[in-house]
Amino acid sequence: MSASNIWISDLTHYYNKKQTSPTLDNINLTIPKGQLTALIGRSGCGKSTLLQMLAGLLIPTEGAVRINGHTVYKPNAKWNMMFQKPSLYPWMTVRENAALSLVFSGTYKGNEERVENLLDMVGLTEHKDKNVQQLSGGQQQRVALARSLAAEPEVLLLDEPFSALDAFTRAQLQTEVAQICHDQGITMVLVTHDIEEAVAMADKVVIMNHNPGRIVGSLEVPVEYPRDRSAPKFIELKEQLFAEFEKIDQAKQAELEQKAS
Ligand SMILES: Nc1ncnc2c1ncn2[C@@H]1O[C@H](COP(=O)(O)OP(=O)(O)OP(=O)(O)O)[C@@H](O)[C@H]1O
Repeated sequence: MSASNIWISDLTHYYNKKQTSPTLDNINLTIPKGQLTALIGRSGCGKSTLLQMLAGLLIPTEGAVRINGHTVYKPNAKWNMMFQKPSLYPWMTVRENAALSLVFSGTYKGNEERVENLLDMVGLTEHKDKNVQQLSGGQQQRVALARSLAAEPEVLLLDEPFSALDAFTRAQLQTEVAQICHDQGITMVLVTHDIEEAVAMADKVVIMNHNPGRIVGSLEVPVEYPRDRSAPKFIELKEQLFAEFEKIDQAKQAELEQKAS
């Protein structure tokens, strides 16, 4: 499977003409093939807006997103999105849900084994014939992951996909998804509020600021998978990211106070 490079160049976005400052302001970012980049920032800084632009669901007012050199202007089956809620078909079984993209593209016949293998890979071997409503939230998110992987995506866009799960399931899925997607060479972008999640999963964490939404910092996470969260390096990186985040936040607060006075 060939992964994709993503280029975001001079991207600015206004949701409407009355806005005094843009939702996203002059975003420039390159996301390398087969790597996971996390976008982290306070609520409202434009993370989901940017992700929707990578998915081709929203077109920027200025600038562009390019994937493998092609400008993104509409959704593509090779660029898959995973949301907080897995949006499965409740009347179907686990297998049927996982096979959906292949059924829709008319390629399920002959690829049944791929779906079986993916369900094994995400730990759903015993649940394949169950109705998805019989599964827990974490298991449903695993079905959504298998469904995404069945389409052999080049890019996987993750919008806070684990935030509705309990802490234990969340940590387990963070580790597994990062590992599985790396093994398959998929380029990933993760939107999160969670510093630990970013350090657990990402090769690079990009920090965004709000009003206007800008990239204001970044941190490389040069740690092998699976990552040991109790390792000194992991804790150090988490603290470093937290400190960077706090510094940026305080500067923003001071700027807002100065504007108000
Ligand atoms: N469809 C829309 N029309 C107008 N404004 C919007 C729309 N969607 C989002 N916004 C605004 O754009 C800004 C950025 O929203 P966005 O959802 O991208 O932020 P976010 O960083 O993902 O936030 P959160 O972490 O809370 O999900 C917010 O001020 C939001 O109110």
